[in-house]
Amino acid sequence: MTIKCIGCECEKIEQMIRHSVWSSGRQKIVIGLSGGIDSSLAAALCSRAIGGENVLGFMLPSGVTPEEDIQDVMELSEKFGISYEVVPINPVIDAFKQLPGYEDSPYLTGNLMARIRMTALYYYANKFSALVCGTSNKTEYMIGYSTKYGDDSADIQPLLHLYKKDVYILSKETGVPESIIKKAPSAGLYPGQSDESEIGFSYEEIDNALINLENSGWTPKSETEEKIFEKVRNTTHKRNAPPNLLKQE
Ligand SMILES: Nc1ncnc2c1ncn2[C@@H]1O[C@H](COP(=O)(O)OP(=O)(O)OC[C@H]2O[C@@H]([n+]3cccc(C(=O)O)c3)[C@H](O)[C@@H]2O)[C@@H](O)[C@H]1O
Ligand SMILES: Nc1ncnc2c1ncn2[C@@H]1O[C@H](COP(=O)(O)OP(=O)(O)OP(=O)(O)O)[C@@H](O)[C@H]1O
Ligand SMILES: [Mg+2]
Repeated sequence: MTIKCIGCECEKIEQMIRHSVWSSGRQKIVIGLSGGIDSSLAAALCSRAIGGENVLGFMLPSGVTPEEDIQDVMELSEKFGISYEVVPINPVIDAFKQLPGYEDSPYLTGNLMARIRMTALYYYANKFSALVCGTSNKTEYMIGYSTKYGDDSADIQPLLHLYKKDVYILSKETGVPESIIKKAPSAGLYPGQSDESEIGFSYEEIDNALINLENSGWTPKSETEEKIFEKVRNTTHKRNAPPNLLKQE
């Protein structure tokens, strides 16, 4: 999708958020705030849609969360009138370390952290009669760069149709603080993690490859497109319901 009118795009997303909350019979939204651009834009749009006082932001730091990210969450929340809380998840991670056979690798503990955060957000949604807002964008959704049943799980996904480049455009439009916009995207699951180094391509390369692939009916025309297409194929299971026989009953 190409954004033709930035203001209209924001309004369209805000309407979807308002409608989802209204039709759920709930009044509030719970969102995980990492200090990164995706959650900041999603929170800003939620605040514009239903009022900051109805948006409950949770910064859920682990031992590897940089202090600047907490500062950025505070700045964002104050700017958009979002109520926020900082709830460390270390005690929960430590409890999991008691599991027999626990192996503390960045990959295993990283995915565990993402699922602990999801569980905490659903706990707060139950408690405050709210919906959980997801922050996934089309770029990470298509290449499966997320933890299954972790950060990919939510009740509403206002950014799912936006490529990462569009996330930047709307973030500038809505007034997401500059320190957040300038930061290198990171899943923050282990020290020094960077999305672009882990994936092996810049977001610009991934967006371009995905757009070309969609336009060409998923026929790769370069080595980059070949590799991105492989990521899309290998993560199909993340975008579909689990294999089942329901339709054959
Ligand atoms: N064909 C198949 N059909 C059905 N299910 C299949 C499957 N293949 C794997 N699975 C299941 O999926 C699991 C693997 O998926 P998953 O657990 O997600 O793990 P995986 O995709 O291997 O790792 C997640 C990646 O996303 C990154 N991440 C995570 C969270 C946030 C962000 C961020 O940008 O902020 C990035 C993280 O750094 C890591 O590189 C397997 O253990 C298995 O349970
Ligand atoms: N420390 C954290 N506290 C609360 N939620 C978190 C935390 N870390 C990650 N999350 C949740 O997981 C989501 C996925 O992380 P991801 O890194 O893809 O997005 P982001 O941090 O918002 O943006 P960026 O791409 O700039 O890093 C976040 O948007 C947020 O909702
Ligand atoms: Mg991040």
